[in-house]
Parts: sequence; structure tokens; C-alpha cells
Amino acid sequence: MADNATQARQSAIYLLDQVLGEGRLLSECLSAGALDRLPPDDRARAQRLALETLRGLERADRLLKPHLQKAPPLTVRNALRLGTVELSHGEAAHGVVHSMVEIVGRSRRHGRLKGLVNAVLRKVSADAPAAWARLRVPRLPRWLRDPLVEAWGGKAIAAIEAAHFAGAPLDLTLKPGAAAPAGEVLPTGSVRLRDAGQVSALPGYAAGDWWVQDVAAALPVRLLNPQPGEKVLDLCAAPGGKTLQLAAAGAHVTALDISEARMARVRENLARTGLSADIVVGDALEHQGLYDAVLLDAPCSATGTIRRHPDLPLAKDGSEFGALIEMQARMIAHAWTLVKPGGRMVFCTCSLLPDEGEVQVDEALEIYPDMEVDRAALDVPGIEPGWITEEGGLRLRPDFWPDQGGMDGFYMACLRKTG
Ligand SMILES: C[S@@+](CC[C@H](N)C(=O)[O-])C[C@H]1O[C@@H](n2cnc3c(N)ncnc32)[C@H](O)[C@@H]1O
Repeated sequence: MADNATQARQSAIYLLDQVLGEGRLLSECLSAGALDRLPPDDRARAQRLALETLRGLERADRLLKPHLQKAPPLTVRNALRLGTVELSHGEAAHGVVHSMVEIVGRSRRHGRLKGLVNAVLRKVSADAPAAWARLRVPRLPRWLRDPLVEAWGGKAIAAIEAAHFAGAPLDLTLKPGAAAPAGEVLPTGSVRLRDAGQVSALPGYAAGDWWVQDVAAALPVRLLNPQPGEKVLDLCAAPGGKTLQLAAAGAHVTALDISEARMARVRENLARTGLSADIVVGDALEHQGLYDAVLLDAPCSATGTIRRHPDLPLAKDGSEFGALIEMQARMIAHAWTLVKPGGRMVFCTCSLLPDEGEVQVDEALEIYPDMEVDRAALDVPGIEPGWITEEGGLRLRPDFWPDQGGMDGFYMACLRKTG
């Protein structure tokens, strides 16, 4: 029976195989129960190891290259990558090498390669942390890097890649009047914790005083500025961070999402925080009604969340961008019919691609004569003038606030119905 550390490493290698071999996202693997057999500590460890390896994949491959004449099978390569990352982070060579040799040695198909794993990792361990530190910050794959360089310039993309490599702190949104665990209060009001550990063990979690939400993701509702008693529709609501903000402001909220499984998370979050919303499982494109305000957090490439999800650029290839962009335009068209005259809609996406943000709003303004951008909605504490875009939206990027630990990439704009 392998020890706990080896079991966590084996599970991390399984996750890497799924992302790099099958193109699956870590979130999909986890919700399909990939780590359910492990005790909670090992589950957290396996997940952390997989995330660290994906973040540092380019560096690991560069350190391994001189020691490999040809690429070994993917799962062995992933064991070597994980071992290299752990050695580079200062983990003791004995434990890492022993574990990886044991894992590969147990494999019926690849057991004969355990000698290779032993030899290569011993060579890597000779100067791993120093050699690792000399390598460049890992880059995004070309299919994503190229359009982003075109949009924001090479310097900005290098800074965004540095933010991706650094990972993300934990941000909390507070229920009005509630206390938060000790942390840094950011200019827009979110509370930031570094090295937070297990979220459910933090003070105030069980009481529902706060919820986890990146500082950037907390801003669309600030722009919408829901008022007590207003009828507000949250069109793509799950897992519900923005639903909670709307409900906490006293609005009468309808939260809709197409995914029953993801909606279960909204229900859990509402129950924990003691907030309420009407829940609808359905297609945003078919929903009917008339609302004072609509929040459209449309499905998108999620390229703004790579700090937290380094698997995304490695599992995907951009082939779904076109369909997403088309879907967003259809959602804007339908959501606009649900806004009362004089009402407002915030459109937002956690994307770094202008086609999923600025361009959508530019095009919508041309199509709908009764739509205008509400620039006054951007008058929110902490919003910096440099983030405001030409058409009157807000562009947020992971390289903003570098000294405070960055933020997710996001786009948002508040659209007012004039007629
Ligand atoms: C960006 S996430 C929403 C995040 C959420 N607003 C929050 O703050 O926690 C996009 C959501 O859109 C949902 N979705 C995708 N297509 C949809 C559709 N046609 N109708 C309704 N929801 C849809 C997905 O299930 C997903 O939960």
C-alpha cells in the first residue's frame, strides 16, 4: 500500500493525464469524482500538485529536455514533470524520486521505465531550484497568445503571464454589515487573504458572513447597483457569487441557469448565507418576463481566470471561441427584451478577448437604437480611470494591481434602455 504522499502524487498524475491527454478541464475531472476516494488532505494535496505542475509545465519540460532522448509515454512524462516541479520547489529529492519510481514501477504498461524515471529525476535534482529560477516565465500557447498580443501588446501579455504564473490569492465578498477573517481590504471593498488554507475552516464561513469571489468578479453587480425591492434577473447564475450580491442588496432576485448540477451550488450558497432568490433551471434564451435590471454573465472562454485555472490553455485549443461569441450575441439580444424601458443590463464575461467584451458591446450599440452605455455606473469606489474603455465599459486584466496580487481578467458594461 502506497503512503499518502505517493497516493496524492499518483492522483495528481492522473489529473495531468486527463488535462494534457484527453483535453479535460480539472473542474470536470473533480466533479466527476476523480479524487473522491482520497481523504480530504490528500485530495487538496493532489489538486495543488496538479495545479503547480500545470503552471510550471513549460519550465519542467525545459529542465527535462536535456535528459530525455525521446519523449516517454504521456503518463511517465507527467510523473517526470510533477517530480521536476516538486524538486524545483525544494521538496526533498529522496521522497520525490522514491514516490515517482514506485508509481511508474507499479504500472503494468510502463513499469520497465522506472529506471529511466530514477535516473532522470536524480539528474534534475542536482540543481533543480536554481536551474528552475533561471528559466523564463511560462508563456501561453500560441493560439491564445497571438490574439492577446494583438489586443493588449507584448508587454502587457508578459505581465499577464507573470500573473498567471504567480497564481491567485483568495478574495471574499462580505454580506453587508458582516465581519471578515483578517485580511487586506481592497479599494473596491473585497477582502483578500493570502495563504488562506481550507476555506470552510475560516471564521464566518459556517455563519454565511461572506463568500469566495474574485475582486474582479465582484464588480459587475457594483455597476448594476441593485436597489432594495427591485426586480432583478441573474441570467447565467451558477455557482451564484453574483446572485448572493444581488440578494444581499435586498433585490427581488430571479436566478436562472441551464445546469441543474451547477444550480445545486447556488441553492447551497443561498442556504449557507441565509439569502433568498427564486431559482429557475432553464435556457436563458427562452426565459420570459420584464425586469428593472438584468445581469448577463454570459458563458465565455474564461480566459480571464487562468491564474486559478492553468489547465484551461493546456486542455483547450480555442476551437470553441466562435460558437461562444455567437452565443453571447444571441444572449444579449434576448436579454435586452427582458429589460423594462428605463431599466438597465450589465453584460460581463470573464474573458481577456475583446471579441467577448468590447466588440460585443460596440456591435450591440449599433443594432439596438434604444441601448446606450451608462458611464455613470462606473462611479464606484476603487475603479481606476485607466480601466475604463472607449465605449464606456470596464476592462480588467490579471496584471492590474500587481503589488496587491492581481485580479481576474473581466469585461463589463452597464447598458441603459432609453425607450
Ligand atoms: C460565467 S458562468 C456564470 C457565473 C455566475 N454568474 C457567478 O457569478 O457565479 C456562466 C454560466 O452560464 C450557464 N449557461 C450556459 N449556457 C446557458 C444558457 N443557454 N442558459 C442559461 N445558462 C447558461 C452555465 O451553466 C454557467 O453556469
